[in-house]
Amino acid sequence: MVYLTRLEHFNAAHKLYNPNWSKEQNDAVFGVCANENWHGHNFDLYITIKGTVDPDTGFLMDVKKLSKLVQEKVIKKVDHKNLNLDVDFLRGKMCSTENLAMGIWHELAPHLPEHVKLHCVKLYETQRIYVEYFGD
Ligand SMILES: Nc1nc2c(c(=O)[nH]1)N=C([C@H](O)[C@H](O)COP(=O)(O)OP(=O)(O)OP(=O)(O)O)CN2
Repeated sequence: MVYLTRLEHFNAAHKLYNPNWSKEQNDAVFGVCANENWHGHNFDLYITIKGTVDPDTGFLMDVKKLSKLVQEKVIKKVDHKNLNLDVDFLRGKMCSTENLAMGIWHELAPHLPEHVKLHCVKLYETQRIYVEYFGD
């Protein structure tokens, strides 16, 4: 088994806001990330796939093709977008890094070639905050 990782990048705006709560409760739980405080992040997205190497190419998968797939299925949907308002796979969910990483997994996994499995979605929201998701 070999693991291959591709780093992609996007930036997006969001706020942490639960519409079922009062302004005060949102403030208390989410602090500066809540209510009218829209803000942006430069996200780094590490996509790791796993499988066996094709002896003819030496590749698990051509990483340029992996990058194109991630661009098409994920980056196009989130880059320069408002995560709370614009992204279909986050609709009705809180725009946390956890939910974003899980959403990205479900957007991408069904589109990988059959011989390749998604191993990890690692998403940095800031240099100091990241989430790793390994599937259900
Ligand atoms: N479990 C989670 N906790 C928090 C999340 C999250 O997605 N999951 N997100 C946030 C905010 O989005 C917040 O904007 C994080 O950014 P920031 O405060 O800039 O983060 P840093 O800790 O890296 O920056 P400092 O300058 O060190 O505070 C909050 N919590």
